[in-house]
Amino acid sequence: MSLSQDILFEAQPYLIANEKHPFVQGIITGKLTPEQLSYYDEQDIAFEYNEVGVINALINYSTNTNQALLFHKRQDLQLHMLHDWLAREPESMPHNWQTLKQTTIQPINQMYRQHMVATIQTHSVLQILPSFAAGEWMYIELGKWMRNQTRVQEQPFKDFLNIGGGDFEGPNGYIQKFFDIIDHEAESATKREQEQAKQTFLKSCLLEWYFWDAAYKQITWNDWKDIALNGKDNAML
Ligand SMILES: Cc1ncc(C[n+]2csc(CCO)c2C)c(N)n1
Repeated sequence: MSLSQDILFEAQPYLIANEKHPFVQGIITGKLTPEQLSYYDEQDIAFEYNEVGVINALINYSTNTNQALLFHKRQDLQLHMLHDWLAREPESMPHNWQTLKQTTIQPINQMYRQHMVATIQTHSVLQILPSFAAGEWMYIELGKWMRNQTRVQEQPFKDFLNIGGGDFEGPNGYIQKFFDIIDHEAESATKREQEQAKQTFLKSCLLEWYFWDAAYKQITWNDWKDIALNGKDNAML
């Protein structure tokens, strides 16, 4: 079994847990509040900016030119997606490059971002790529699953997680290419390095669930502070 097959086998329960999360269910039923949606929007765009740094590292530590070109192409797509995203819904949510840089990164987002950037110091594509590829894989799989669900046809729910196809899915999509790279790099890695790469992928899958959860509950540092300093009920965390 290749490392990517092993990883995907172990990632299945995480996929199912993500499918079951009330935020993901809320996308299907259209039952998310504007506050839950805008928390997600703001935190996620900041999350994707963090990915720009991770993709830069992948370009930097590529082990051959084809890898570097692939990651470079992915980076181009990332920056164009972010550009389009910033241009969307400017009245309801005034976000631009500047306000985005000042956005407070809330607890789970911070944990997930740091989990990803912490891999950069390994200087190893095998360690960095799974941290990033997991989120993309999760969204693509959720998108595929969504296509079999009877879902609300109103915006913004209609197009939420409606990613699939295009550049990401299928034998020539980014996800497959990322798994091919992971398997290629695994060939010259030790068992321990392979295990580390797998655990990094699974940790990202787990943090995907917590990212939905944080948006569903709109968890902020203020909630953390209230609980620690004012003894508020911590059941919500
Ligand atoms: C929590 C969270 N995890 C992963 C991604 C990354 N992501 C998922 S799908 C996709 C490409 C198509 O939009 C990207 C970059 C995200 N945005 N938010």
